Amino acid sequence: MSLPGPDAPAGAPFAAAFRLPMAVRFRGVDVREGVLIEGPAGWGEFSPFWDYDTWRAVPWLYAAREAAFSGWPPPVRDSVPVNATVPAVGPERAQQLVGAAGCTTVKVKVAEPGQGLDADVERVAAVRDALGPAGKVRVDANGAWNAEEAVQRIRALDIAAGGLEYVEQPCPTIDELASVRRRVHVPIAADESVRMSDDPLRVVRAEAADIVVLKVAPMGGVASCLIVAEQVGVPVVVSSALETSVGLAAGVALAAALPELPYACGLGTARLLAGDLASEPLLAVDGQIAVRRVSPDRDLLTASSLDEEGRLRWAERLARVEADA
Ligand SMILES: O=C(O)CCC(=O)c1ccccc1C(=O)O
Ligand SMILES: [Mg+2]
Repeated sequence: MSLPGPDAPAGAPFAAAFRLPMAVRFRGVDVREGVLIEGPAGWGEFSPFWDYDTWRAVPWLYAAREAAFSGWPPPVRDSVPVNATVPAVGPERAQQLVGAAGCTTVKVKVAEPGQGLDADVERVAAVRDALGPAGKVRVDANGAWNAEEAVQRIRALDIAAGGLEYVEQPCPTIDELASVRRRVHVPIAADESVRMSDDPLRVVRAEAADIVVLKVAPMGGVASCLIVAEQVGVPVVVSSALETSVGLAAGVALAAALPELPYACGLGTARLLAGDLASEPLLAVDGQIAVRRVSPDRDLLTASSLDEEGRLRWAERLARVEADA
C-alpha cells in the first residue's frame, strides 16, 4: 500500500504525504514530513516526528482526524498573539530572526547539546538587544539541566535577558521542576512534563509549574487540550510541533477558543520552515495570527510531495498508528 502521489487521479484516497525542509535547524530537526488528510470538516495534518513510536503517534492521528472530520469549538477571539521562536543559533542570526518575525515576545532555545552557558547568555542578550526593553524574553531548555544547574543558569539568563518572562522545562522530572521553582523567582512553564505524561495534571498538583504548555497534535486534538486547560488551574500557552500551516491552524483554533489567553503562543513557527503547503501561510502580522482554517494549495502540495519510497513509509506508519488508535 502507498499513499497517492501528485499524479493520482481525481477521487483517489484523500491523503497526501509531504516533505518540507526547515529554514533553520531546530532541536536536531532539519526536515518535516507528514501526511495531510481531508475530510468533511477540512484538512488535518499527521506529522509525528520519526523518533515517536507508534503508541506516541496515536494522539497526532486523533488531532488530524478531529481537524478533518469533527472540526473545532468556536473561537472567542479573531486573532492570537504569538512569540517568535529562536533556535540555538548565533547572536547575529538570532537578531535577524527577531527582526523578521515582528513579535514583541521571543522564545529562545537554550541548553542545546554541545553548547555551553556562554552561548545561551550571548544569544539571550542579543535577543533582548534586538527586542528593546518592552519586549518579553522566555527560554526553553527542553529538560536539559539538573536542579542545581537549572538554578544557576536561570539566574544567569535572567540577568542576560534583563528579566525573563518564564523558563520552559528547565529539568526533566516533576520533582526537579518543583525544587527549582522554590529556588528561583522566574516562573516555570511545564512542556514535556505535560505532553509526555499519562497524567497532564500531575505537574500542577505537585506545585511544579506556574504555566502549562499545550500542543494540539501530541495531546490528541483541540477538544482534549481544552479539557486539560479547564482542569489545570494555571495559565496555558499554546505551542506548535513545527507543523505546516495546515497543522498550525489547529493550534490557532485552540488558542482562539480558550477563555483566557494571557501569554503569547508558540505558533509563529511557519517561519522556521523553508516552504509551506498553503498559499497564504499562517504568519504573524504585528505579532498576531488571524484565526482561520487553512487548506493546502494543490501546486505547493505537488511541489512538496514525497517520493514513492517516502509515501510508502508514511502509508505503513499511518496503518500502524491506525491499528493502535
Ligand atoms: O514554543 C515555541 O515557540 C515553538 C515550538 C517549540 O518550541 C517546539 C516545537 C517542536 C517540538 C518541541 C518544541 C518545544 O517547545 O520544545
Ligand atoms: Mg518546549
